[in-house]
Amino acid sequence: MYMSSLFTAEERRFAEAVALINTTNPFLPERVEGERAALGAGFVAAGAEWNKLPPAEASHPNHLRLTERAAAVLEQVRARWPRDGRVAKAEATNYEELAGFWLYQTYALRFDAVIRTELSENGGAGGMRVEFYPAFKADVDRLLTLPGLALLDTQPAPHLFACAFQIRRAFHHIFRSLAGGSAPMARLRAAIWQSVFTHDLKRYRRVLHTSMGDFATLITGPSGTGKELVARAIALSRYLPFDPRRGGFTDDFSTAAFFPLNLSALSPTLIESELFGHRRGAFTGALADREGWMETCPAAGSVFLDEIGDVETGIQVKLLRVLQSRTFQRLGDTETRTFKGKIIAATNRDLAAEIRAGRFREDFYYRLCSDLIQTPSLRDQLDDSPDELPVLVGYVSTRLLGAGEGSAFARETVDWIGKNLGADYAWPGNFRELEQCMRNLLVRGSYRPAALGVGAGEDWNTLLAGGRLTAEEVLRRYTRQVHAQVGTVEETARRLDLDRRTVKARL
Ligand SMILES: Nc1ncnc2c1ncn2[C@@H]1O[C@H](COP(=O)(O)OP(=O)(O)OP(=O)(O)O)[C@@H](O)[C@H]1O
Repeated sequence: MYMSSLFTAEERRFAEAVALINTTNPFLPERVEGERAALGAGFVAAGAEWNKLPPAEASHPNHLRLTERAAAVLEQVRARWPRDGRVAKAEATNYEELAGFWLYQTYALRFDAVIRTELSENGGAGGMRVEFYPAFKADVDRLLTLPGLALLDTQPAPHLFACAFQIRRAFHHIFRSLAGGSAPMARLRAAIWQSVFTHDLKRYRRVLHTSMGDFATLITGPSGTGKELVARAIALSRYLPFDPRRGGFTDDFSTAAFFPLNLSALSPTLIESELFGHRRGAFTGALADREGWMETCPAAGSVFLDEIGDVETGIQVKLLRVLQSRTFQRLGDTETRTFKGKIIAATNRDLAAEIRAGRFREDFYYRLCSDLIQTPSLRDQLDDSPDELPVLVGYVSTRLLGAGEGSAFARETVDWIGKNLGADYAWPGNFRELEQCMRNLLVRGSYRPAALGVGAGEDWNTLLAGGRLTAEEVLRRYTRQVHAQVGTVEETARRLDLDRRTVKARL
């Protein structure tokens, strides 16, 4: 018989609640409920909303309380630990979960400092020494070197360190680069988190951390809703192994890991050359051999294919090959090369319709969509939570003007929008339009919402009847009006019988 008195009933309840917290998506309300369950009467409600995080420099009082309690329980349980290691598996697992939680919380703020320094001073150049690894390793040895534990889920210290660092980076990139606290935005953050760690963090830590690059991610959503930000957040949150001998992470973790390419802006030859590289003489102007991004991108990096719905079928076939076998060739070359990174793609097109119309290959679509993320429109966010407007305006305002001046300008902006556009304004250009509106207000003191075809106080019909618009203005306004109605560049182009580039230019 195994001993079963390692934990008191109260300690076991606490450990089980912490185990749930460890695996709950931090961007879902369940996470805070887990904290409430673990702390009981000690839970601090203020500032514990699931869609808000404390500033980087501080931990929420609940986290501090949970960490303190975890330390105390770990201490007690270790004192009772049997020398022969005969411990019931469930109890050993509870102990490991508590230890994992304590380690993560204890080092979280130090990881945050590394992220800030690395991003601001080093531009993410990687290889930076992390001075506190020896302390982390000593804590891992102290907590997890117990008879009977090695048989369980216990993982080596460098891997635990790498996972904790990855979780902090994911927090940083997912939370801080995307503004907004509405339920649709919270769902988006939760979906990004899942895209990075899957829904099962334990399995991820055991095996999947090295193979997430094999899963392509497809981001869909209307124009201006932050699809590129989502792609960047996923790319910059990937697993980076820690090398204990060097005392640093093996790869870059900032800009160098993200290779974006807008497929609608380039000709097919240029796209191929940018992605796959070329051999000298492969086409006019190919003066020297060139490495493409598929080749440059390291294993921990991601190539972002923006506007994937616009790419012609010949390139779709080549990309399909990359997704299926990770192989490609430079233009004009026969040598087969290997892609090591991850593919992230985005589009605002309706790909199902594109497949029906024969413009998008079905086999390519199915390789792309193993992980699908949808970005919500600004209107959906405001419908869910009208109080979001001041929050988002405040975010943009601070970025434009800094904290002090920014808050005054934010108030003026919210007032102006209320009076001139109204609470129901559709925001057809989404977040990008909000940014544009605010820049206009800053420079000119007013904003003309082009998509409606009217400026504040002006009526499109009056302008037309009075013959006050140039032909180009009529076309531009009409294009924007149709775009506001149909939502995508492609559909607008179809309705107006124009090519996409002309529509884009008018928008
Ligand atoms: N949730 C958000 N938080 C902060 N900024 C945002 C958010 N959503 C969009 N933005 C900003 O709006 C602008 C457009 O974002 P982005 O280019 O990522 O959109 P997109 O969906 O990729 O658009 P498109 O389909 O036209 O390429 C950028 O300046 C971006 O920083």
